[in-house]
Amino acid sequence: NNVEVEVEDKKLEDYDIGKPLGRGKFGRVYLARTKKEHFFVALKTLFKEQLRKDNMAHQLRREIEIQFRLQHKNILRLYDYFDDEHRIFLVLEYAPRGELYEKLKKVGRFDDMKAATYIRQMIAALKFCHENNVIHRDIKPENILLGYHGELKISDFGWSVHAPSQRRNTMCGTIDYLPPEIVLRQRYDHNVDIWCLGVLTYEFLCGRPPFESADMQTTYDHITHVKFSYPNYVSDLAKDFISKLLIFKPENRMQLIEAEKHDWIKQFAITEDDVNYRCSNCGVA
Ligand SMILES: CC(=O)NC[C@@H]1CCN(c2c(Cl)cnc3[nH]c(-c4cn(C)nc4C)nc23)C1
Repeated sequence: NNVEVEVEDKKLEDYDIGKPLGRGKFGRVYLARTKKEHFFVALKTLFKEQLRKDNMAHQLRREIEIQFRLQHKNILRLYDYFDDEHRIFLVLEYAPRGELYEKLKKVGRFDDMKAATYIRQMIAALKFCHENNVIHRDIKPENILLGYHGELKISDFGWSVHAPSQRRNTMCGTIDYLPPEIVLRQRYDHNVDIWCLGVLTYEFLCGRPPFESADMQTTYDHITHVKFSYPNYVSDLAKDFISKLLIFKPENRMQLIEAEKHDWIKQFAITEDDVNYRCSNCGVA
């Protein structure tokens, strides 16, 4: 006899909707809670009409299939999705400590310990993406959220693709993070994320991205000539780490398995077991 497994499909009435958390690119995000389990989520609403107009339906489908499949502690989970007549709803993991971008703007720049601790988690997330043949392509502080313990969560897979690929959609937002091969519209692979890791590390330590300038053309030129300099407060180890990522030829960039063993990470990044060890020692935990 066939046992009917009743998998209850979640729908809007299963949630209490709370305050707006902010706007993603194509809709608003609300804090929400499941009525039954009182489980907090971030409910991202996207308007079908808007998606159709901006020809972004295929991009959303890719975001859903990628984020639904990639389950890692440093990648914001997509738990579920459903739709009604006018809207599509993504049930995302709620990151209680908000956007990393806000933290960076508030303090200006991070010291080696803070920056290396975040970059070590970013390396873990990117390694996992690349092992699953996914390139994120849009690594920047705006797309990073912070979990309950301040752990890093990359979100917004709207631009991620299966490697290797050729970008089709026009870019929106900043070009500061674009690697030369995308600026020059060449074929590219997972090494685009390695370049972005370099740009992200620089921005964590300096409070601004390395190629930033007043106008786009100058930024383009700085990127394609890898033209940037370090403020004098950047440590030698950090400079060595960044300069092995911001390399023009993708195949010459340091790979993630080398990056996680680099002295800058080894010396400055705090790992979970460091935290547990310290807590167990201070007698509080
Ligand atoms: C990185 C990103 O995707 N930002 C766009 C959306 C805005 C809120 N989104 C959240 C998403 Cl998708 C998930 N969790 C979040 N937590 C917060 C948040 C928490 N605090 C205290 N403040 C905020 C803000 N926001 C979210 C994502």
